[in-house]
Amino acid sequence: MSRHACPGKEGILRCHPDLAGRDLHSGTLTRESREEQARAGMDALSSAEASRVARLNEEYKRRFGFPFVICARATDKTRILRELSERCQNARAAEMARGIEEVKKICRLRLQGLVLSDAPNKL
Ligand SMILES: NC(=O)N[C@H]1NC(=O)NC1=O
Repeated sequence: MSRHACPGKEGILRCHPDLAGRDLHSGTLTRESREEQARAGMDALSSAEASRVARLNEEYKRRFGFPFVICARATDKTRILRELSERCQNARAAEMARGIEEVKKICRLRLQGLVLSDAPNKL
């Protein structure tokens, strides 16, 4: 992923649904995303928190042109809210690189889950 030119990296980041976004509330998230976001408590936000996340997600996308991405399984609601606010202030290049690193963490944990699960037909 790190070798992709910008269009590739932006495309990868744009594949990810917003945190606590409409997909989570409409039930159109993938099982993996739903579980990851729920585990971080993103499905149990107060109305004030939900409004703040929605506003910051839109601000982030408006500023960078791709969504805020974080590996929700590696963190929690409080830290996600803080990082979303803080990372809005970063430079675009820095956020593209950080987003790709977060995607790598998400992929690594998903693959570990597949390999370590006792699913009959793993791959
Ligand atoms: N926007 C975003 O980070 N979404 C992803 N993060 C995660 O851990 N699961 C997702 O759906």
